[in-house]
Amino acid sequence: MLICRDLASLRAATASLRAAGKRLALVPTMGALHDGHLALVAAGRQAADAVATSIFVNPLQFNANEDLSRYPRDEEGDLGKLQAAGCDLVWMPPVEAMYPPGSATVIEVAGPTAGWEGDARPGHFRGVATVCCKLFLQSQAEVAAFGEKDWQQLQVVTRMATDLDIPIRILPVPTVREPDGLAMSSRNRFLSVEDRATAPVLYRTMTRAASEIAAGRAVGPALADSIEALRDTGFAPDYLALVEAETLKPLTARRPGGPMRIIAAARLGTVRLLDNIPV
Ligand SMILES: Nc1ncnc2c1ncn2[C@@H]1O[C@H](COP(=O)(O)OP(=O)(O)OP(=O)(O)O)[C@@H](O)[C@H]1O
Ligand SMILES: CC(C)(CO)[C@@H](O)C(=O)[O-]
Ligand code: BAL
Repeated sequence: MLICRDLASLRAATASLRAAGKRLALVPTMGALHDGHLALVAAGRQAADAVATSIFVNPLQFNANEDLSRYPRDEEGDLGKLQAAGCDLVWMPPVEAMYPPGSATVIEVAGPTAGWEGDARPGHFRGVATVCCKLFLQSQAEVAAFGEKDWQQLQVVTRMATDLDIPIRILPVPTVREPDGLAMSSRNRFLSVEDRATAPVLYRTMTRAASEIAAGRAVGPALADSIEALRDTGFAPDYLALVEAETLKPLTARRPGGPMRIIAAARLGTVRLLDNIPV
């Protein structure tokens, strides 16, 4: 497994893959890898001939009040897991290589950035879109795998690649869950023992709301009851909503045609949990 820490060596490595006729899949991550990330690597291996994983904790997507400095890092553990998963190349640039002094260009996506995480984390999607655009251009991968766990991010990145005519296919990968239903996330490690026991209630509550709505219950009361149930269990919900799957526009009634999603964000102690499921 090749490890590249500067752009020149990444370009040399991807050029030799292309020269050998190999198609490259990219898996963008911020490290502290778990089985959710490894599912993206497996999906990348299925979709292409070689897989590159990027590990970069992107300062541009954290705002001033957020957890950049305490974001979990585990370089040694990550490299061991990637090697075992059959990853071919790891791109782990230092911040100065990604954003050299004088960097002044950002990518601003409208549409699916509106609301939800866009409201909760001002500037977040500008940082995500900018770094993903750079990663796509740096790697010149043909496929990039993204987890459905970050549903709004997946829609934003797909929109950006389409709008900028970047020749890359965005490959959505289903959310990997713990046996009790909790979506895997690097931040789960910060849950207290008690909060970890409560955490799966988020998925259970969303699942119940989804089946009620699918069975014809009015959307408003189903969502309101779910938010109340989360509060009663000790969550501080930011939102729990029914949306159009691709645009993230809120729905107050079932959509006659086209996919719908329940999306939610809720704090438990200091940890903000995100999840979403289809309806
Ligand atoms: N449980 C999961 N199942 C599938 N994909 C996942 C899962 N968790 C993360 N991913 C995907 O892995 C990629 C990298 O995500 P990231 O490094 O932010 O991990 P994370 O566990 O989501 O961390 P965080 O705690 O910051 O949310 C993203 O495309 C994300 O959607
Ligand atoms: C896509 C990503 C790697 C961009 O920094 C990040 O937002 C993440 O880990 O989901
Ligand atoms: N998983 C999305 C990246 C972030 O929380 O900043």
